[in-house]
Amino acid sequence: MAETDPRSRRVVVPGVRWLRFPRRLEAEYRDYQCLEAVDSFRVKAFYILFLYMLLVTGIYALAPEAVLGLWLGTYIWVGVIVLAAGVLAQFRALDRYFPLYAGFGSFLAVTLSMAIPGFLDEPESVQLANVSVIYALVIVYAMVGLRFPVATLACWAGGMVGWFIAEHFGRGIDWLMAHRTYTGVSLLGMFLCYTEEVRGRLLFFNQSQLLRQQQRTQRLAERLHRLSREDSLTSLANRRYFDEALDREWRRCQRDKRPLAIMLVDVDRFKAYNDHYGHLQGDECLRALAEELGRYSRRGGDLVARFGGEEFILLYPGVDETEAVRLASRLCRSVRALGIPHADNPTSGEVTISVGVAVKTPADGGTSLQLLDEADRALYQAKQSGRDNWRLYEPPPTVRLVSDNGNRKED
Ligand SMILES: Nc1nc2c(ncn2[C@@H]2O[C@H](COP(=O)(O)OP(=O)(O)OP(=O)(O)O)[C@@H](O)[C@H]2O)c(=O)[nH]1
Repeated sequence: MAETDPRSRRVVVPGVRWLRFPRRLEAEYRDYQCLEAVDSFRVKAFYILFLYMLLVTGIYALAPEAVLGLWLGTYIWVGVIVLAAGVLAQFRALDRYFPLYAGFGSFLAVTLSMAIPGFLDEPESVQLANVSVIYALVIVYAMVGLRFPVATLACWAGGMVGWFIAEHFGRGIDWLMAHRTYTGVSLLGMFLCYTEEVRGRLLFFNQSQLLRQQQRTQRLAERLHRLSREDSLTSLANRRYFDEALDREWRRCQRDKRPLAIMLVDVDRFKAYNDHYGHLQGDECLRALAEELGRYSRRGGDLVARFGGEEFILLYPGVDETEAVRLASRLCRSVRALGIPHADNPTSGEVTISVGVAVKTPADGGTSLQLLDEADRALYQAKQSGRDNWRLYEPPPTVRLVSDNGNRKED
């Protein structure tokens, strides 16, 4: 509703009528406007030059021969100014100086156009020269792309200096004619330039609001996405993210014919820890362990996640059994080295972990669920054999059975 109600613009878009946004937005607008203007001037400069060529051709056809030299000699300079501005506009490094050189060029062009009539005698020539003033003003206000204050300053200052030159070095200025052309077209040009800038500012404001809204939405979406993958207590990846990663890495290792290792980590006697120190301290302990385990993600593809409760899981694509048991052993030692007191852990008096390790090469068959199951069995064995250690899952040995009729079967 607010956007469609024109009365609300005054509130929603502060400073548009006065051509001045609040400070930060104003700075952004000026940069944006400058780049837009110079971008379009890169092409327009040559179009303006073309228009000037038309004017010069007209002058050549109509001007009395006696003053032809003065005419062409002067207008060549206007052409040179436009050409110079067009060439400068091709250099991107000079983009931010566009208002400066285009404004100064406009000032010079208006000065020259305004001064010429003061050096001519014939009424026809004077009229023709005043037409060129109109040309210059229309181009500066409507085509160069200067902001309203810059265009206004360039045109009025150029007019004043041109008038000064004509008065002091030429025959003076026909004021009636000057008002009909210079003053009238200046006021019209200012009006057009002002309304164009208001329109441009509204457009810019709406675009920047839209962009800010988009950025906010994007940030929110990224945050939600991160939260949906993160465990809130430990900030490690959560179970859902782990399941996706396991599936992805399983298929990747299958394609690359590489092994995939996982380690299931369980905190020893954590119920007793909670009972003794309280649940909040238990949370603290899980956070400390998570931080330590997090250091064991070394390469892209490695993942450390909270599997649930006091269980963590580590995923290592491309890691074989030798490397996996080496990592598991280091993991147990690192947790022990943390030295978190656990009064009800009879073996060490400190928090320890048990680790179940399983390694499979997906290209040899099986599923990722089997891999998980094997890690779980290995963890069970680690617990059974006294905790604070690791076990690698070993498939049960193949037993050869011989049936009554003498055929061999494999189990
Ligand atoms: N503080 C805290 N405790 C948790 C959290 N999640 C699970 N637990 C506790 O972890 C304990 C796990 O206990 P059990 O599964 O019996 O195992 P355990 O006592 O560690 O014994 P073993 O695994 O056999 O060494 C339970 O008491 C849970 O309440 C949690 O987020 N914070």
